[in-house]
Amino acid sequence: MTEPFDQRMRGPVAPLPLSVLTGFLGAGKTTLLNRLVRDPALAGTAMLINEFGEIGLDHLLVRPVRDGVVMLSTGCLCCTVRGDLVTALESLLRDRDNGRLAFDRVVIETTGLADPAPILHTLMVHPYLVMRFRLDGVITVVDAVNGAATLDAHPEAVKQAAVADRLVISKTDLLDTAERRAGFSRLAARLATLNPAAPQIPVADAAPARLFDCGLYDPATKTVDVRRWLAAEAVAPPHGHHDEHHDDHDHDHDDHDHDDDAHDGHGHAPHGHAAGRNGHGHHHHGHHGHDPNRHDDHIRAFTLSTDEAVPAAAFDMFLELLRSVHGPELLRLKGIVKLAEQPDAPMVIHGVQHVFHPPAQLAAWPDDDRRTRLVLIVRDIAEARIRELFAAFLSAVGPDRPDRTALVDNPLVPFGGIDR
Ligand SMILES: Nc1nc2c(ncn2[C@@H]2O[C@H](COP(=O)(O)OP(=O)(O)OP(=O)(O)O)[C@@H](O)[C@H]2O)c(=O)[nH]1
Repeated sequence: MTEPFDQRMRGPVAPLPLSVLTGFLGAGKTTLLNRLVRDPALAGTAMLINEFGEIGLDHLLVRPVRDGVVMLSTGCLCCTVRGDLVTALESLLRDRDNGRLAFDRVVIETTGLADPAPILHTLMVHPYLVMRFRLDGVITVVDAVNGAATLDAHPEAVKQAAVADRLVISKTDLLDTAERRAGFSRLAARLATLNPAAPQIPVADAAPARLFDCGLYDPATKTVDVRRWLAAEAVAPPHGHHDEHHDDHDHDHDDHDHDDDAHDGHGHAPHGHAAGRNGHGHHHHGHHGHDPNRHDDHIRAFTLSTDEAVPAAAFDMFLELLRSVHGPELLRLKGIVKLAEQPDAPMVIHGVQHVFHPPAQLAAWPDDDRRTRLVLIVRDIAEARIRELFAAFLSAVGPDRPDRTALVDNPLVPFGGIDR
C-alpha cells in the first residue's frame, strides 16, 4: 500500500488537511464560509479568518460554533502576518494535541487582496507545519457578475484563479439577463483557459464534498490519488507551434455548462470532464478581449510528460533552473516523476513559484500510467522554452552533451540563448 503523501510522516499523528479559501474582495468568501460552517460534514473544521484592517467584522458573521475560529487581525495575511499564520496554526495544533480543541481539518480564509502564494509557501516550507498539515487545496471564489472586471483590473485576482484547485462561482443567482449570462459564459471560458484543471463549481453546488479532499491524499481510499490531484487530463495537450498567446482562438461557441456536473472533476467525474474539454484541442476565451494587456493572457497551463526515466540529479537541476530563472513566473507546478534510479517508486512534487513542498516518494505507481507527468501554470514563460529545457534533461541526453553542460553552467542561457 502507498502511504499518505510523505512517508516520513509515518507516526502517531496523521497530517491534517488544510484548505486555503481565497477570492477577490467581495467575491463571496465569507458568505460561502458561513454556509459551510453549518454543514455537518465540516463539524470538525477549524477556520482561520484573516482580517484586513482593524475592524474584524467577519468573525461576527461566521458562527463561532466550533470553537475553532481564530482571528488574525494584524493585516494582510500575505505580506505582514505570515508569522501570525504560523503562530495561529501552531496554537491550533497545541490546543488540539492537548485535547482543548477537536478538529480534523483547517480552512484559512485569506483577505481578498492576498496573493495566495506566500500563504502556500508558509505551509510548504515551515519545518513543523509541513509535517502536521497537508495542503488539501486552494479554493478560489469568483463572482459570476463582476469576476471579469476584477480579472481585468487586478493581477492578484488572476493569480488567485490560476493557482486554484477548485473555482467556486458565486452570485450565479444574479445571472438574470441574457447579457449577464453571455458575460458569464465568457468568464467561464476565460477561467477554463487560465486554469483548465480546476473544476468550476456554482456556489449553489459548492458542498464540502466538492470543495475539499482535492489533495494528493484521498481520505476515502486512504491512498494517494495522483490522477485526481494532478488533473493532467484536463489541461490542454501541447499547442504545437503556438506560442503563449491565445489570439488564434476562433471558436465562439460555449461548451461550458456550469449548471451541471460536467465541470466538477471531484470524485468520479474527472475524466468525463477532461475529455469534454480536450475534444477541442485547446481552450478558448470567447470574444471578450478588447484589452490586449489582459493579465490572463500572460498565464497558461500545460503539461509535460514522458515515458523516459530521468536521473534524479538531472531532474533536480531541471527544477533548480526553473526555480532560479523563472521562479516568480512559475505560479504552480505539480507532478509525478519517474526517476532513473528508482523507476518503480515515483516522486511526487508540488511547487508554488520558487518554493517546493518537500518531494515525497511513493512506494509504487498508483495506477497503470507510469509516465512522468508535470502540470505547470506559468506567467510569461514560453511553453516551448520549458519543453526544450525539459527535453535537455531527459536521460536520452548524456551528461556530456554540450547543450546540457551549457544549461548547467549558465542558468541564464536556457530560456534565451540555446541554439539547437
Ligand atoms: N446575490 C448574491 N450575493 C452574494 C453571493 N455571495 C455573496 N454575496 C454578497 O456579496 C457581498 C460580498 O460577500 P462576502 O461574502 O462578504 O465576500 P468576501 O469575499 O468575503 O468579501 P471580503 O471579505 O471583502 O473579501 C455581500 O453583500 C454578500 O451578501 C451570492 O451568491 N449571491
